[in-house]
Amino acid sequence: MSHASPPKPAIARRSPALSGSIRIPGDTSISYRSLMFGGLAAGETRITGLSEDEDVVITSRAMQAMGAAIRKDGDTWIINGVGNGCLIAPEAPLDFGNVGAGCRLVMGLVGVYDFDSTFVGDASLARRPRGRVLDPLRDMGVQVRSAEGDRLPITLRGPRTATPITYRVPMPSAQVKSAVLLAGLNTPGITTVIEPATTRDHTEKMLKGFGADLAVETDARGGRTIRLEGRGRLTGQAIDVPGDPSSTAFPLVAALLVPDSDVTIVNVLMNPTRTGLILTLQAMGARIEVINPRLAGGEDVADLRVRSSRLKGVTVPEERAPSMIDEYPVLAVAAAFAEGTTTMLGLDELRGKEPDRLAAVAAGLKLNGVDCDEGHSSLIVRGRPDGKGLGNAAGDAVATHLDHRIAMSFLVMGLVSQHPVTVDDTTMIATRFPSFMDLMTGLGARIEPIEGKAA
Ligand SMILES: O=C(O)C1=C[C@@H](OP(=O)(O)O)[C@@H](O)[C@H](O)C1
Ligand SMILES: C=C(OP(=O)(O)O)C(=O)O
Repeated sequence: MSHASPPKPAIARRSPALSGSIRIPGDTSISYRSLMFGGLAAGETRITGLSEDEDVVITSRAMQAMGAAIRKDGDTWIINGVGNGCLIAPEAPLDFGNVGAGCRLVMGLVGVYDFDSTFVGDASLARRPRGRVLDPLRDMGVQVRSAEGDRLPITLRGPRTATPITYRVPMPSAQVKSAVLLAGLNTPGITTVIEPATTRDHTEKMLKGFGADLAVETDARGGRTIRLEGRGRLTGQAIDVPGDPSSTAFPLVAALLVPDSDVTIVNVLMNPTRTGLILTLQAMGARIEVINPRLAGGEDVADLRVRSSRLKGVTVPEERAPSMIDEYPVLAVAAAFAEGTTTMLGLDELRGKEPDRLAAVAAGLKLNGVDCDEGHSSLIVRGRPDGKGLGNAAGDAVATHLDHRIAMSFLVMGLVSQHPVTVDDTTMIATRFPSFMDLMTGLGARIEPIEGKAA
């Protein structure tokens, strides 16, 4: 796989107790939606707590290329949006780097406009087919020109007037749901999206906050129907972005696993569509105390006190997958140190990530001595609470495939395994979760770059 910059391997070693209080950067899903909706809405949007990783830099560049004015004043991002329906044609291709979700959402947002928009990305992004988003856009009248098999680079051109559709999302995917709804914003009439299971609901909640005419109905089996009236007025908002629960997962699991640890993580988003990992870890016996639960800007938020715990294996049901989809790699690491067997079901969606995350996790576990079985859509991990024999004494590196969550999960593993754990690259941690290394080492984690070694 080609790299924009040379890979930077790193090693994690058994660490002393982790302690301290940390604040995690803003939730990335809410961050890039804040920029998109702020860039689209008429008037001023002010955002605090925005994550400043690649997701956000890339999304803000894309929105600027389509007419939004975005600047930063101290800690506040100030956006003057174009008004719904008034994006302008980007002059150059929109480069989404390593950010799959931002790419899919912006395809929905601008794809229905009556001009060309071109999307490019890094090697990891270019490998995955975009059909799941392009199919409903085609139904709305969008013309698609792409590399073979719906791969990047892709150019979209909307019709003069897009057709509203009723779309039943074939898989639980917040990205696909959101892309169709965003396309519906510039489509006359009602766009309806039916999702089989509830996925993260930030698009619906936030669009309502910006003034969209949007209604949600939940059925008895947890599926939902969302109706959006297109071409309505969106008005700028004030948004305070809470801490990212998916980023929280790494110090949280590290604190559970490293003996005698006591770590507090403040201001974490606790939206119920995002808390599957915490539920699962609590069922495994994790001591996670939810302190000062509160409502902030329409979202549930809390502080978490995490103390090292003896974990027991559990079965994680398929229905929980959408609320913890990005957390399976680090859950698999927790399971490697739990007593007994952990069975994770319904993991089909992990195969559609950049890269196939189920295969990447299973390969990393095996390389580090973990007894596990990779099924087509399941992962079974038999844990070793004492960490004996786990890790890789020879220094063989986990293949991260440009995936920041694979890299961070295995670095967490190395903090407790008998032998160190090496990962072949951390460059994408530096762009996707830039404060990870400092936060972790500040708590006492022994993670170091390996200078001068090509993985
Ligand atoms: O909507 C979003 O912001 C996201 C949705 C999820 O993807 P899927 O919709 O493919 O499950 C998640 O994995 C991704 O990191 C962010
Ligand atoms: C899958 C993820 O993001 P993306 O799709 O944006 O690469 C993620 O953040 O775990």
